[in-house]
Amino acid sequence: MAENREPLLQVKNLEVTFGTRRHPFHAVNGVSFDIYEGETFGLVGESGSGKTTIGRSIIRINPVSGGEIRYKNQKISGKISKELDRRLTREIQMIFQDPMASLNERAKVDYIVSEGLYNLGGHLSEAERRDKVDTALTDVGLLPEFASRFPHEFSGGQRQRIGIARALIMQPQFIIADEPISALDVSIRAQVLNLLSDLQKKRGLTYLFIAHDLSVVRFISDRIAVIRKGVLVELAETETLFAHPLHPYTRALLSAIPLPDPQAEKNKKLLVYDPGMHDYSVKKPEWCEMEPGHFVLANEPEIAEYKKALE
Ligand SMILES: Nc1ncnc2c1ncn2[C@@H]1O[C@H](COP(=O)(O)OP(=O)(O)OP(=O)(O)O)[C@@H](O)[C@H]1O
Repeated sequence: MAENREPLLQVKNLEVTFGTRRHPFHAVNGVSFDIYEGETFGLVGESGSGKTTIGRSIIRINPVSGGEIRYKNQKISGKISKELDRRLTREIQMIFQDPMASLNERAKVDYIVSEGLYNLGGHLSEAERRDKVDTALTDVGLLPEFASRFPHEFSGGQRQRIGIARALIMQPQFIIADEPISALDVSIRAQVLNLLSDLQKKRGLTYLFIAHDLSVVRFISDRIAVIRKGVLVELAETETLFAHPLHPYTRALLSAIPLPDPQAEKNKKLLVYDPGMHDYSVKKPEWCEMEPGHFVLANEPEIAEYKKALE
């Protein structure tokens, strides 16, 4: 069970604030979760809820305003050494939503896929580099000869495969897939999901899978966190979340019922259910030892109601 393992990635009380000091905008507000090696952790919420911001904070594009992010038990938010930075550049990769926008139109696939290797420095002969590109393209189901073509010569699904090859060539351990299929034709979405799933099995990858649609993450995730307006409102194993969605927002995402008022999230506590012990506890919302279990943000009357639902 995951409880006995060290988390690969820990997000603790993460806060990301944009805007000015006088007019701050809290895009991420005290979010905590752990991701274990080999799992797929789904992060779900409607547009603007802060999902991409969390992903970008993990790859250190967005500055973190509060809390911390740890990878392999080492702090990676804030100032880090050059050596750690190089290691993270290799080990943590991101796959982006829009394969039309995320590939450089003027570069050949060969360059696009191996660009990260140039950035890492170190010596690699031309033959070695070509060999790595061929392997990465083959691994995502593309032909090695595609290396000499330009992105516009490919379909959306093929372009997303190029994006995946670009991440894979770095031999990452942790991949953030930010809405990797939402810009694709419905007919090819399953193929790309299956590819990600197969790659995970073959390479022992760990995924943070971001989506606005619960049905997409259901297929691929072991656990799912639901985020609303920068606040994590529920976290549970996938089957549990679908069988017993507790938070009104989770239920709203699962059906077409009206969304609850986000102001109502204030002053709530975290009800934590441990399925192993079949036991409950109530913690402060910023509590961050997010081991597997079922978490839901709740006020006192809801706590009683949710406890009943869990029984
Ligand atoms: N660099 C930035 N400067 C100012 N505001 C930002 C910045 N990046 C994101 N935001 C704001 O933070 C909020 C969260 O954005 P984010 O992109 O993380 O949401 P999301 O859940 O990923 O939504 P989407 O699926 O639409 O990308 C949004 O209101 C967005 O406008």
